[in-house]
Amino acid sequence: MVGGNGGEGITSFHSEPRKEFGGPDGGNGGDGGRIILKVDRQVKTLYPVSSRYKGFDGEAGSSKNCYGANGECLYIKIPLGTVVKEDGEIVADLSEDGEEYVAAYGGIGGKGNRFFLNNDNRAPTTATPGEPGQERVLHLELKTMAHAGMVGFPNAGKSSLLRAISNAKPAVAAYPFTTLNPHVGIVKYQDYEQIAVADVPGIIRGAHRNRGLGLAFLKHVERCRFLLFVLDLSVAEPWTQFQDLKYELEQYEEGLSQRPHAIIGNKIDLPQSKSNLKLLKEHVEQRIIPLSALTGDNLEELLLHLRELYDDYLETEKSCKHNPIKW
Ligand SMILES: Nc1nc2c(ncn2[C@@H]2O[C@H](COP(=O)(O)OP(=O)(O)OP(=O)(O)O)[C@@H](O)[C@H]2O)c(=O)[nH]1
Ligand SMILES: [Mg+2]
Repeated sequence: MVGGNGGEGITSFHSEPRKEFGGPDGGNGGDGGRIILKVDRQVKTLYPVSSRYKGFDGEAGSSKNCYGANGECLYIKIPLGTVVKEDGEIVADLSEDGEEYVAAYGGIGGKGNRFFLNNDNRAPTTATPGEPGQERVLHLELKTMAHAGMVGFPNAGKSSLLRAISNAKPAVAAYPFTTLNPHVGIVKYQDYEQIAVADVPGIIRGAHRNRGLGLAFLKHVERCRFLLFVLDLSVAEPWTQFQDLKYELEQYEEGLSQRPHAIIGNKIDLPQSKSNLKLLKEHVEQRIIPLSALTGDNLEELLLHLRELYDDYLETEKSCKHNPIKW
């Protein structure tokens, strides 16, 4: 990243036949524009970010003490959760929408003749050139929370499921909001591939308006590449859970509920669950994976599907790398 150069102050040196334009009254050059990294929630990857940027230069000053215009700021949109490193050190961790970080300052504009005007020198012939913009090499990384994020109402069995499929040991209890902070567990496959799954606090209606653990929870979901909707099949009309969860995600961020996902019907071991599953299938057209985090029933189907989601994600990443969007 190179900030814009400062504009030139103007010189009073004017050889014939050039028209005098500076004289003792030349204005300062404008400062070079800054390059600013700005978090935009709509931006999901770092691929659109180019490898080199040059800020806008400031304009030269002109006669009649007219200052040159400052170079405009160059904004680079980056995704939420971008970490900026310089020489291996973290210099910024951008986790708020709209947050800004100055990646390079522009050079200071040169001083025009007017600047050097004083009682002893009524017709200064001095002016200084603009300074070059700041030059920095920054490394941008997207801090992903986990590959998969579990989304479900409190008590749906998210933590139990994470315990069942990974090495993580989050607390499990028969009351809502047992989980207050996200836990990330690693699911290991025989070919040594590892998938990170996050168990995030339970969502409730109105979460997008910050009810319950609301926004803090939704922020975690946003940092996951794909989602696992965990529904409690032992509760009547489980499809309303799915609708409500999707609604909350969508209210928080348009398109969030459309991320690649799997739908899990948990607690299939309980008496009402089988009939509820049948009804759920009538209301939701997508594939549903019924299982029991408690007894371990049908966990294999989930593990296979999780792997498919992960492999698809890797494919998409690869194709994005080959076709980066140029700004
Ligand atoms: N019968 C049965 N009970 C389950 C199953 N999965 C979880 N439970 C029980 O449901 C209750 C809630 O489980 P948790 O894993 O703590 O639920 P959670 O979704 O993490 O809840 P929060 O952290 O509050 O959002 C516990 O009493 C679990 O033992 C299951 O498959 N079958
Ligand atoms: Mg929990």
